[in-house]
Amino acid sequence: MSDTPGIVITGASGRMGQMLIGQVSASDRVHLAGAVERAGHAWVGQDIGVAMGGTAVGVIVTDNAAEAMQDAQAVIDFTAPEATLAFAKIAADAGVVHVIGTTGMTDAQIGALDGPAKQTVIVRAGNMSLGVNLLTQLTKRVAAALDEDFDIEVIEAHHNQKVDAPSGTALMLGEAAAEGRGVALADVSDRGRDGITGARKRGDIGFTAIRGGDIVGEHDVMFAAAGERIILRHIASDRAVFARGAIKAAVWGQGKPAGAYDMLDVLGLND
Ligand SMILES: NC(=O)C1=CN([C@@H]2O[C@H](COP(=O)(O)OP(=O)(O)OC[C@H]3O[C@@H](n4cnc5c(N)ncnc54)[C@H](O)[C@@H]3O)[C@@H](O)[C@H]2O)C=CC1
Ligand SMILES: O=C(O)C1=N[C@H](C(=O)O)C[C@H](O)C1
Repeated sequence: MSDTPGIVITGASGRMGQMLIGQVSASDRVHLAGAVERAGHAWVGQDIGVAMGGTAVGVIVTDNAAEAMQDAQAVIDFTAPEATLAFAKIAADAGVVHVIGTTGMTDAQIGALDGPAKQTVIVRAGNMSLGVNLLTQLTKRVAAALDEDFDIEVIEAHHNQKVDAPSGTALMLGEAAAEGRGVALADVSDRGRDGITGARKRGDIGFTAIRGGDIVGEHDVMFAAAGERIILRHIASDRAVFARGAIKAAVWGQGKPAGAYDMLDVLGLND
């Protein structure tokens, strides 16, 4: 058995699940220790390599997450909010690092991770790419440098199967902009304009979500004033950027004290 950290992938058949299986299997820093899908899924009981259309790799897809995590060092979880909460308890009991990419969690659901984070390392981020995490820091700086003459708008675009809006990344960027301005995002957030909305409120941070085709993930932060605009942009054209970040987080978390971390901690970008 390899002496690199063993990684369990939840939501193994999903867009990110399959990308992660491929990236973990190809990595020399980690090895694939398990693959989890929801009960009743057609892949449960099959070798993950075969289920993905290739050759057997010796890892059978299971719906028993506790069993899968028993001999692993980390679980990488890009699934859905309720599933992620359940996996957090299981990962905490097993003492494995829990890397959470799942978005669309409510504040209450995020708060419910506090308990598991007392027992194990949780790294959670709405976007695991280096580029977006750097962009959050740039957004904070630009927002701090400009006053409310500049209207801040966050515009995101994703594929037509995405179920949550605004995206987790858009919310990270909105939080960064609000932090730069020294305000709470909850007090200035303007989401879902429709109908006679009235003029834009000074100081608001607006969000717009585009859904279409196979767009992987695109985010603009616009600072618009009379006579000029600044636009900070990130385009993800390959889900591998998210998978690479998640694997980095799983390795980084080994031996760290229990607690809640994000990708800025992993990438050393916290200021
Ligand atoms: N933080 C980041 O960098 C990124 C986050 N995401 C987020 O990751 C999540 C998943 O995205 P996709 O892969 O595109 O979705 P998807 O719908 O393709 O995959 C989700 C998978 O989770 C599985 N699942 C759901 N409940 C489960 C349970 N109880 N047990 C085991 N498996 C379960 C589903 O069967 C499915 O295979 C979304 O919340 C998305 O926004 C996606 C890309 C990057
Ligand atoms: O659902 C996706 O696909 C993505 N989700 C994340 C988000 O909500 O920001 C990250 C990335 O943009 C892709």
